[in-house]
Amino acid sequence: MSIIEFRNVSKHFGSLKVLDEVDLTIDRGEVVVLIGPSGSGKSTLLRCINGLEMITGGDLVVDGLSVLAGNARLREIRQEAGMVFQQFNLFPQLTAAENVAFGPRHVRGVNRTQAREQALALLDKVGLKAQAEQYPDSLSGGQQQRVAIARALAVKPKVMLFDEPTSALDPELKQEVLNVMRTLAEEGMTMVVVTHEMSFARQVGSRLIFMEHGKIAVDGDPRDMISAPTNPRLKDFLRHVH
Ligand SMILES: Nc1ncnc2c1ncn2[C@@H]1O[C@H](COP(=O)(O)OP(=O)(O)OP(=O)(O)O)[C@@H](O)[C@H]1O
Repeated sequence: MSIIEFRNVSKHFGSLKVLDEVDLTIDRGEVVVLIGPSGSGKSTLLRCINGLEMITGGDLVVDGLSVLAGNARLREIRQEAGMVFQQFNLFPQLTAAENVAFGPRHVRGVNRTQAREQALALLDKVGLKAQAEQYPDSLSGGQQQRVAIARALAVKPKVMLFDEPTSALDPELKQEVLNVMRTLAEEGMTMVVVTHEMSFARQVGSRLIFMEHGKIAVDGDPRDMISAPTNPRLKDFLRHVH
C-alpha cells in the first residue's frame, strides 16, 4: 500500500524549475535511495515530503493527506515524516536525552517522565545510553547524528527522510550511522534517503532512483542499477561516486 504519492509534481524557485512533473509512488516499508548530480532536485524532493518546501504544481499525498500550502493539517503531516539532516541540527543547550524528549513533550504533549523514559529507550536503541546526559558539543559527529535519528524517531513518524546523513562525517564514523539506518530498515520503517553511499544503496535499499534535472531518470532495483547500469549518465555518475 502506498504511503507517499507524487502526482505530476512540480516545484519552482522563482523561474527555476527544480522538480519537473514528477510521478512517484512509494509503498510502506520501502527503502528508497535517491542519487543524482548536484542540483538535480534530490533534497527538494525530500523536503517537499514533509512540507519544508511547498510544491508549486501537481499533488503530493503523504499517508492520505495532501501536502499543500494552507492545509490546516500540515503540522500533522510534518509529524508523519521525521527528517535527519546532514548537519545534525541538535539543540546545543539541551542534553542528548532532552533533545530526544523535546518533540514528544512539546509537539505530542507527552508528560516529562514518560518522554524521558522513551528518550532513554531510543538512545539505547541507537547505542547511546551512556551518553544520555551529555551535551551535543561533547559528542562525536557520528554520535550527534545518532541522537538526531533518535530525536526524529521520538515523535513516531511513519516515514523517515534522510538528507545526506553521513556526508559531514569522517569515514570511520559513517558506519555507525549507516548501521542504525540499516536496523531501522530491517524493522520495516519506510525510508527515503539521499546519499552517496553506494554500498548502503546496494545492501539496504529496496529501490534506487537516479534524478536528473528535476526528473526521475531511472527507477529500479539498486543491485541491477549499480552493477549493470544501462543509462549512460547513470553509468557516468556511478564512476564518480565509487
Ligand atoms: N530555497 C531555494 N531557493 C532557490 N533555489 C533553491 C532553493 N533550494 C534549492 N534551490 C535550487 O534548486 C536546485 C535543486 O537543489 P537541490 O538541493 O534539491 O538539489 P540536490 O540534487 O539535492 O543537490 P545537492 O546534491 O548539491 O545537494 C539547485 O539549483 C538549487 O540551487
